[in-house]
Amino acid sequence: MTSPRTWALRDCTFEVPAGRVVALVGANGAGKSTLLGILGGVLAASDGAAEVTGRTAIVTQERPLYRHFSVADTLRLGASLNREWDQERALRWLNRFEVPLRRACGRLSGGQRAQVAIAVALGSRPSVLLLDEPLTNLDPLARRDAVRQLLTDVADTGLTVVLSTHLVAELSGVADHLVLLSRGRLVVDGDVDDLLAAHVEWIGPRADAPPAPGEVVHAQHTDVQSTFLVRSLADAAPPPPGWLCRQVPLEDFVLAHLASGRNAVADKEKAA
Ligand SMILES: Nc1ncnc2c1ncn2[C@@H]1O[C@H](COP(=O)(O)OP(=O)(O)OP(=O)(O)O)[C@@H](O)[C@H]1O
Repeated sequence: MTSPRTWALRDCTFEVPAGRVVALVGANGAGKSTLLGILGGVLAASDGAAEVTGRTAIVTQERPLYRHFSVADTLRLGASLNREWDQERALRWLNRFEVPLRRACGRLSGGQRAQVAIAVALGSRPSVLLLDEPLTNLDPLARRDAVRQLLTDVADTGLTVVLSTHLVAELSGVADHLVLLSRGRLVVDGDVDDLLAAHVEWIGPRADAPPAPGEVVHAQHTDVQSTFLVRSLADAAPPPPGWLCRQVPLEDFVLAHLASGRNAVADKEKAA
């Protein structure tokens, strides 16, 4: 929350089972960093509460590192500040991404600084790793490797990862739980497979409504074609002529919900 009049987060209640990779998605200013800060214990909620089982480690967008400390010194600092410390795990991460241990943090690239911050976070042996867009600065190959390595950690150690990201095209096969915020409100929360199974996308000739029942989450029209994302629990009937009914890809699902969340919250604010 930012002031009694401006809420950074509200109506935001959800639960995530341990050992999942949670994608936290939302437009700029949606409240992702605020939520991660509260979960990580670096921000106090002025109302409501967050409960996390086990220790958290948070990697923020700022990645505060001492400029004059070498990477190795930074790990030594991590070891002295944390009650539990896994030096081998931190070193493994840095070696994997060829981060020079003797170089001062102030002379590292943005991506390398992100890797140091992640290594320190992993060294502290968290149960829940909170990542506030730290992968954005990594090159595509390093990003893919980092994600794969994190998924291995999730499988091997039961680590839970909450990852805030704008890279929705890269979520498929990574996130198994989705939390979507719009202007500080929770608009989607659930298991990715369940969410996708409960929606279909209708594509067909320009129309005001889809050709089958269901709650329209988002509609998009050109002069000749309409696309509807529909929440539908019924088995889809065979599509009428000219219509295509398909399972929606995760990226399209997220983008449609972002757009509909923006419209719904704007309507709510107008009505208030
Ligand atoms: N220190 C602060 N003081 C006042 N308002 C703030 C502060 N930090 C964030 N906010 C406001 O709180 C809201 C949520 O911000 P937050 O940083 O959590 O969003 P975000 O989803 O992480 O955005 P982004 O994708 O741009 O990083 C925004 O309206 C923002 O302007």
